Amino acid sequence: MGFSLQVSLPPPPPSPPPTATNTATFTLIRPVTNLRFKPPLCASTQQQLVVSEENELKSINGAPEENVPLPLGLRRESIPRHVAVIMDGNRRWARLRGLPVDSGYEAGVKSLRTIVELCCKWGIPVLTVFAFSSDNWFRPKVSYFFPLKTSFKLILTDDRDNIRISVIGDLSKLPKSLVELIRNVEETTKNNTRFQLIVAVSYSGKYDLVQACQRIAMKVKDGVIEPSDINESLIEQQLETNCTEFPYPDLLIRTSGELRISNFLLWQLVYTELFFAQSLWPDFGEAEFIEALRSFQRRRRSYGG
Ligand SMILES: CC(C)=CCC/C(C)=C/CC/C(C)=C/COP(=O)(O)OP(=O)(O)O
Repeated sequence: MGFSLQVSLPPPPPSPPPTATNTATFTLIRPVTNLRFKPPLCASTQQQLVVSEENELKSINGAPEENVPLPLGLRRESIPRHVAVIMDGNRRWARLRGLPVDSGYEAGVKSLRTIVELCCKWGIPVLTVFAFSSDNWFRPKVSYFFPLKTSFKLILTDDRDNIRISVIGDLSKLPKSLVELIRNVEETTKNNTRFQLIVAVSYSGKYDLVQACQRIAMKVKDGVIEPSDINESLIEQQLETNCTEFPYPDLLIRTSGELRISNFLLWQLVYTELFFAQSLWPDFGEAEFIEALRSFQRRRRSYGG
């Protein structure tokens, strides 16, 4: 399948040669990173860890660009590992300018590219974006599929960027050509480790829980498990966010002043910090992202405790 590669990120820095310290750090931190239910690191929990978040991130991705200083006021040790975004306000942005709706989506994709580049630069390993809610199927399809397909083509990265793209959602409802494009993107980027972009398409939190229940019911029906085996861990494993090592976002950003979750990652947002920005998504850039991260780093997270 032919498509143009539009994003050009700076190449990742070469991995430093292993040192005694690095080796020791790796050995120490693996148990922490392998625990899927370990709460994400934050200001309130980092003191409990044996090693710093900075070292942990290095071992996971080899990614944070150590030579790139973080913006003033941001601390590397509590940079979120997973940020989720509801990119709201694209159509309003276009209407305000008297432009066609597609211009709003095009501008929205540019914002997404900016945020992807910043995540790579600042060492945020996972970003999940809500690109199309399954609740939006009633919207006119003609005005939606064009931007969705174009968006994928625009966001495709040069393989040297080492970015993995995963798609979650009910693809059975999408046109065949879009599904082929998505599968191709996932396949060609699946071994990339620097950063993971998860795109939620035809997705909703309720859909994800229903499909997880169906999978579990099949296991019971096939005699693989007993109903009493069903627990939180098993459910988490069946959710579509199982495609990432960090299924629970640390921070959710929603733009355009709307104060709702709108059926996004319902299970996964259980202890996520929420940030609501006034900007419409196409206006959400570096300054706004820094503000969201600063707000996140000021929070004291309790995880229900
Ligand atoms: C890689 C990929 C597929 C990227 C998608 C990029 C992108 C900007 C998607 C828009 C997602 C969306 C439905 C936003 C809601 O705003 P809205 O459009 O409903 O606008 P409104 O809130 O002003 O009505």
